[in-house]
Amino acid sequence: MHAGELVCVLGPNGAGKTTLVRVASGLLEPSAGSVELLGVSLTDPKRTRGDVARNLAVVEQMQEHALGFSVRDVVAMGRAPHQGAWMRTSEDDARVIEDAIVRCDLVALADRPAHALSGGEQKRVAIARALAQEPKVLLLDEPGAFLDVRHQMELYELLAAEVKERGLACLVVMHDLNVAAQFADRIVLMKAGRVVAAGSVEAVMTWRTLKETFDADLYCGVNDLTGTRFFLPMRASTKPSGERDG
Ligand SMILES: Nc1ncnc2c1ncn2[C@@H]1O[C@H](COP(=O)(O)OP(=O)(O)OP(=O)(O)O)[C@@H](O)[C@H]1O
Repeated sequence: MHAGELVCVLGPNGAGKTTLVRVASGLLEPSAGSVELLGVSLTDPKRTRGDVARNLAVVEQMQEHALGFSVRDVVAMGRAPHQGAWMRTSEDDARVIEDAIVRCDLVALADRPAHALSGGEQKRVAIARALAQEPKVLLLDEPGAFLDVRHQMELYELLAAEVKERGLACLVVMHDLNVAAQFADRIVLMKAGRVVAAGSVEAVMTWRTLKETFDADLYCGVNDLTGTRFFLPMRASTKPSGERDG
């Protein structure tokens, strides 16, 4: 992944997308190969947990916030890697925390207990905590799951802005082909633990490659308003007569 790049990883259930995120974030050891963060291996003895946490944030698929913490408390936890042993919140920390709360549309919820929020709201809290971490690399596993359509689009607008304005390197595992086609700088398609194809939306999100990846027939069109590709699933009885790209 490169700075200033939004990479969307797509593939059928069980393809290995979550495994990829867990390996890339150091939660799982790779059976082969290695993971480098800013040019240094994650397993390099010189690396400390704090050093990794200052540069890499992960939003996992399932979010359950511990009892007894408000939304603001949880978002503030994202600052921990930047704080000294006394964990004192500096003015800069407070500004970053409030900024993440605003950017994730959590102002009205900031004093509520985080564990008692809806699934989508808890997801936004986890994303705000990851942003408060001010990482250089952000990995998100299905961040749009549980989000309503407005919050889903706002989330991807926010990620795209972080990528462009702050040079974040962002990898998102997702299932929504249409959202991926609108936001991704690079698409990675996975199947059975392997990368089937990787490249631009135009190069990778074709009828043939998507059929090979998902074993599903999709109508592939181009949105007149935006010029971006869109995809409609078709019933098995609707036999495609051939390539339908664009
Ligand atoms: N802890 C584990 N131990 C053994 N096998 C696992 C473990 N976690 C996942 N797997 C297997 O590895 C494969 C890839 O799983 P993974 O969760 O990475 O898929 P995914 O692409 O994220 O799927 P989904 O879209 O359903 O979330 C699956 O066959 C899964 O059953």
